[in-house]
Amino acid sequence: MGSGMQDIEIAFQDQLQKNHCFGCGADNDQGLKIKSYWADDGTAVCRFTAKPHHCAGPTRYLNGGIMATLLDCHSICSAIALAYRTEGRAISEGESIAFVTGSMDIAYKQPVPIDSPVLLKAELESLSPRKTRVVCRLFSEDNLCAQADVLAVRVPDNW
Ligand SMILES: CCCCCCCC(=O)SCCNC(=O)CCNC(=O)[C@H](O)C(C)(C)COP(=O)(O)OP(=O)(O)OC[C@H]1O[C@@H](n2cnc3c(N)ncnc32)[C@H](O)[C@@H]1OP(=O)(O)O
Repeated sequence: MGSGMQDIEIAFQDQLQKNHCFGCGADNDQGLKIKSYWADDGTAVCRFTAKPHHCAGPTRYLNGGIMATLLDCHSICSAIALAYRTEGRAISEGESIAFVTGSMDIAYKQPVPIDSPVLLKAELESLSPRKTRVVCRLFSEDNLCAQADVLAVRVPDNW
């Protein structure tokens, strides 16, 4: 982020219209409501603090499905943000851009303590106008705990 008032950041999700997604929808009151932002190095980042009921079998660890949702939603929202940026538009300015998850491969490398915030870091590569590859890493206390390889596919905005 550069300097200046115009750079005050608004999360990608708070710029998207009518999104009821469980993981990333600002319009889903029972959802996780993740918030994603550009980082200085061109990656997109998201910080999330779990609630106790997001646990795995042992209550001290984060549930793997919740981790998958975090990785998925942060990746797809970041792919959408990249597409707007590539087209030189602010998010939701003009014709809306939608992407969905075509595929996602996850490696769960270490259990995630539920009581520490997690950091998600997404690296994006536009493969074609319709396809974006996202490598998204989930860290807890600087430890790489999971990694996802996501194919985001552009769909019509009425998907
Ligand atoms: C607003 C924020 C929303 C956030 C959402 C959060 C993430 C989500 O939960 S989305 C919900 C989960 N995802 C879904 O339900 C998707 C269901 N699948 C679909 O709708 C379709 O299969 C869809 C859209 C992925 C692709 O359909 P279609 O448009 O017919 O694809 P098609 O033209 O065959 O493929 C487009 C390209 O993607 C590739 N592709 C599509 N699916 C895959 C896949 N699973 N694996 C690899 N490549 C794929 C194709 O090979 C093709 O590549 P190329 O252009 O190089 O030939």
